[in-house]
Amino acid sequence: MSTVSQNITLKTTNLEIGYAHKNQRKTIAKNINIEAQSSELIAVIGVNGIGKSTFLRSISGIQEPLSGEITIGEHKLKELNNLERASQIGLVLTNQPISKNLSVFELIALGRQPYTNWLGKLSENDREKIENVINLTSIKDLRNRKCYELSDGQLQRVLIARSIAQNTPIIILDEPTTHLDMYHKANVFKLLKELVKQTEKTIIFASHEINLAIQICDKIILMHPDKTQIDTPKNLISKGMFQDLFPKELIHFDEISSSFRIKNKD
Ligand SMILES: Nc1ncnc2c1ncn2[C@@H]1O[C@H](COP(=O)(O)OP(=O)(O)OP(=O)(O)O)[C@@H](O)[C@H]1O
Repeated sequence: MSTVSQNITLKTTNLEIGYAHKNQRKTIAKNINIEAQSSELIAVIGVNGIGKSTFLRSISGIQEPLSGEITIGEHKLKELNNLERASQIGLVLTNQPISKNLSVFELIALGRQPYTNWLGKLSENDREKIENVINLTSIKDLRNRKCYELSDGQLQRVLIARSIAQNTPIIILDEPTTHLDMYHKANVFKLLKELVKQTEKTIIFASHEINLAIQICDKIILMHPDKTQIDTPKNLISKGMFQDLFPKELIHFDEISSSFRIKNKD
């Protein structure tokens, strides 16, 4: 495999995602044609059950698409072996089992696994990279703590740090702000935004925080029942794409404030 350039792009061509059990085939979304560039923070938005996690698992290579193609830079995703994939895509899943007995440093060090020998021995270079990531994600004070001592918000930063330590051009996160309060949600969004700027990575994450995504993300992948599309928040707003995301009787999209509002009774 050739060296990956900084401008690596994740591209899907006529992608159809879903589930195939024996003879049964369940399509969750199809005709997905998206392109992601380096230095882009991209949120995947859509109602519960629309297929955000299925999409993220498919573009991560841990779930086979029903049809279509996923390309990482020059390479077809399906042609990469596990190690090659792990050097291209860092994945942070919600409720991923992690060993909370590890210290923060040790957990982040696991991100270096694609580069260490089979014993997992860290080189000087690995240690340096881990220290850089600890600085970058502002978790110096957590460095020697055990993971079971962390709050949800702190653990989320540590998991993001681990994915940065993996040093992949693409990072995929499934709902990284679940269980966080409003301040810590905004904090994680800001961290992700800073990381794409500083590291030129592509970060794609599923979120229900549409108002925050509109304010902070470079692009949004909007999953509708009949169409999945990618565009800047501004373009999606001007195309009226958020208007019919939810049933209208309770909440509506207010174009002036670029946010969803609860409808008052009268
Ligand atoms: N293993 C599976 N086999 C068959 N169908 C599944 C499987 N896992 C999920 N689904 C279905 O796929 C659809 C999409 O689920 P998915 O979890 O991707 O949606 P989501 O947008 O991430 O939802 P949420 O916002 O609630 O997390 C749902 O209808 C779900 O029931």
